[in-house]
Amino acid sequence: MKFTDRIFKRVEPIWKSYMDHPFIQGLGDGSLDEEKFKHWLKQDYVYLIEYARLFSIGAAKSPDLQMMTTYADLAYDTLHTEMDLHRSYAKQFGITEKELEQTEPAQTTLAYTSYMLNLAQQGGIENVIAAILTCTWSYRYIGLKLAEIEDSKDHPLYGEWIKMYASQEFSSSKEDCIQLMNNVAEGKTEEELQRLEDIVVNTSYYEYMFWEMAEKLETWPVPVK
Ligand SMILES: Cc1ncc(C[n+]2csc(CCO)c2C)c(N)n1
Repeated sequence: MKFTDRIFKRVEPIWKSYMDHPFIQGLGDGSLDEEKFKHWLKQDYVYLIEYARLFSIGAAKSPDLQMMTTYADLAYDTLHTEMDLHRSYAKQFGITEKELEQTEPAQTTLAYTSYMLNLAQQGGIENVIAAILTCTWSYRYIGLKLAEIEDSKDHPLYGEWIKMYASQEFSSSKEDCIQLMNNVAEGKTEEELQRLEDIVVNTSYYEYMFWEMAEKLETWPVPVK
């Protein structure tokens, strides 16, 4: 059994719960409140900036050229393809790129990105890929499931979101990440594998919290700005 098969077994119940989350259900049936989507969009934009940094740390820590190229390509895809989707949605909502970029991260956004960046900076390349895996893989999982819902891809607002995350392009990002995870898992002790698996479980919880943050329009408890 591949290491990622074992990981999937452990995180599947958490990922399944995403599909019952009101934010995801609203994306799928088109009933999602625009304010909630805008909140997700802005928070996700600043999240993706840190995420691209994570891929860049992966490139810097790569032991060979092939791995370095994969990480650099993933950073490129995030900064261009994925963030272009966000910029185009922002334009539709009259949100400027500067506004997007200057979004103050909510507590969940900051906690999630800080957790991943801390792991990536303190450890080796295995920490980087373990921190990244849930993000790319779970969006593909959600995208495919939402695409199965009749007419979901034709929704005037959320259709593009579903098409993007269900796309072939994102499938190859996911496959690259799965392969990177299985490559670095080779030769690791059971204790080391457990620790990596726990990172994927924690980021799976953070993904749930990110949906919850958008659904509840979460910001800091005492706004001072
Ligand atoms: C909170 C959050 N988690 C996951 C993704 C999805 N995602 C981030 S990077 C990447 C692969 C290459 O761009 C994918 C699919 C997101 N947007 N926001």
